[in-house]
Amino acid sequence: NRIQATATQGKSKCDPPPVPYAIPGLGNTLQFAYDTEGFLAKTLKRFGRIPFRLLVGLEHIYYIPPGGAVQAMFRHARDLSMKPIIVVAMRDQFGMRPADVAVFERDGSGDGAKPLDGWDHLDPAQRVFYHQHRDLSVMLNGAALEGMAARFVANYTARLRGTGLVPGEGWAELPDLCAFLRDDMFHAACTGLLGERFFELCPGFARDFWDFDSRVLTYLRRTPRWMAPQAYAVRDRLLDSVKTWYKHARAELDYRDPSLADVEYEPVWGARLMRARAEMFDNAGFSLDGCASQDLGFVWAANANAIPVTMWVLLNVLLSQTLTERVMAETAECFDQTTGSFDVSALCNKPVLNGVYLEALRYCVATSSARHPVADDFTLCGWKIPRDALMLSIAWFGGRDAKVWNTGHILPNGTAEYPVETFWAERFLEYPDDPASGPVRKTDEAIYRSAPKRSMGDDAQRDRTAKAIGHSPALQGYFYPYGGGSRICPGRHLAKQEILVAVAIMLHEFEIELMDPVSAKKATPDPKMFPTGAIAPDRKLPVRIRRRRRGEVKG
Ligand code: HEM
Repeated sequence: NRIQATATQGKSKCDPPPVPYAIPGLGNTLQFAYDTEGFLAKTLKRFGRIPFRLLVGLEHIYYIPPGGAVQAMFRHARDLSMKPIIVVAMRDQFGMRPADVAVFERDGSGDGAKPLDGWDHLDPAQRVFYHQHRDLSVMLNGAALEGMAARFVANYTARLRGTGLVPGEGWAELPDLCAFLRDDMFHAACTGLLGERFFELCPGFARDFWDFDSRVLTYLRRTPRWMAPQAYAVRDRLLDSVKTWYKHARAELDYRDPSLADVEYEPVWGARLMRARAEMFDNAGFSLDGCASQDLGFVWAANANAIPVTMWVLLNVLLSQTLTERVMAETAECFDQTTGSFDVSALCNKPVLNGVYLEALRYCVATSSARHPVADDFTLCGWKIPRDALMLSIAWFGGRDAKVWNTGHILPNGTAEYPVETFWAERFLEYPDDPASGPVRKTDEAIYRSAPKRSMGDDAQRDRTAKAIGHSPALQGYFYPYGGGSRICPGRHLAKQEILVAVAIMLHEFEIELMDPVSAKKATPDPKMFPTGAIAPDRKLPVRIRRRRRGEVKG
């Protein structure tokens, strides 16, 4: 009742209510840091749709719940900044040194083309947020995006065809499907971004990268170096590797060379985006160490989410024989026998594969969107949020709001067929002949009580009538794995293409059998990794695998 009363007052500009805690000095710190998922789920249930305030360390965090509040946060881009959170990520996660952090600190001009009020005086070269934002939006879209996706297809196919882990003929046993997928995808994606010399220069990078990724919470909790020497040693090695690549690229090729202006990719710097970033970092005054922290951050953003999402798509396709056949059938239509490769844009329109991809995002993504008000009198849906305070929202909870999502038919015992905590490959698919289909829960409960209304016909025929619905007004504020507003993930189109292509290539190159399907079915996102982004399965997935003969799958 007290919360309800506060909510009403909220309409007249009230402070978001605090979340009670037992020990005054500690506030909500321990629960937030060590039981983030359980604690936030419980607190969201208690506070409903209103923002609430946590005391973590000595700072307040304003948690923004799914629904209208998140939508409002994404809409208010001009009044909200990501600067403080970027500084924290650069310093704590990517080991940026104080002199380079200062380059970020001195830029308060915002990320729009026009500097924020009072910031016209800043040297345009030092507008690092604006330049980064612009370069990422331009160079992860359009022709540059097409080139990156095509390179990924070529690189990933070549890696799988050349892998020594699966012999020419016959079955091989692999201890973990995720590791197999992860290593080649990472190699293919990084080569497409950083150029084909990268792994020659930095042979240990992939191994160190996933070790680093598994320790992200150690860095973000600001664990002292003496308590986690290995975690920091791994990070140091990664930063050294990126510096080695930088030094080599600088020595080999001048990024200002006018003949490179329209070249989307060359082997030394890799994608044009990497040259643009190097130039921008130099102009702004970052040191070589600073460049390395920035680009380690970029490589992490580009892989640490996309690859776990791919694991969930592939696992769930493999868990069902029918689904494997349906995905094989629709992807075969996108396979060009003459080039031996996939048509990426055709793949991106295939409903079943898209539906599984969207469900994987909903199911495993726990990315954070963080913003800070840049004005003194900022309000969000009537709630006062102080200047510079941290507003935080984690995509996971909107994706698991049982009031919003379709959970399938109601079983005779009264429970939902596919609760939000489970992976339902067809959740996002809308079939014209099935009113109970589609991702959004409909108000008329009777729809879910009656037997499925499906016309007869084979799966492939029926799938052609389906649509994968990733955007709908009812999902706004509940489905935001890529964040939202003007700071929405700039790599989302590339991510989708890589994920769909990787699954299609795996299925067409290999026959894969899960060796312990019972255990594989029980896999869940590893709770220890919450909320570090897309979360990989909590267990190893041993498989038997063998190459398909060329021409076995017809296009
Ligand atoms: C499934 C895969 C991915 C997910 C779930 C994801 C999610 C996100 C989210 C939630 C944000 C923050 C947005 C916000 O605050 O509202 C973000 C930012 C970012 N993402 Fe992604 N991302 C993915 C893949 C990628 C890829 C493939 C790239 C690059 C090739 C990329 C590059 C970035 C960058 C550079 C930022 C920071 C942008 C900025 O500073 O404004 N992401 N991503």
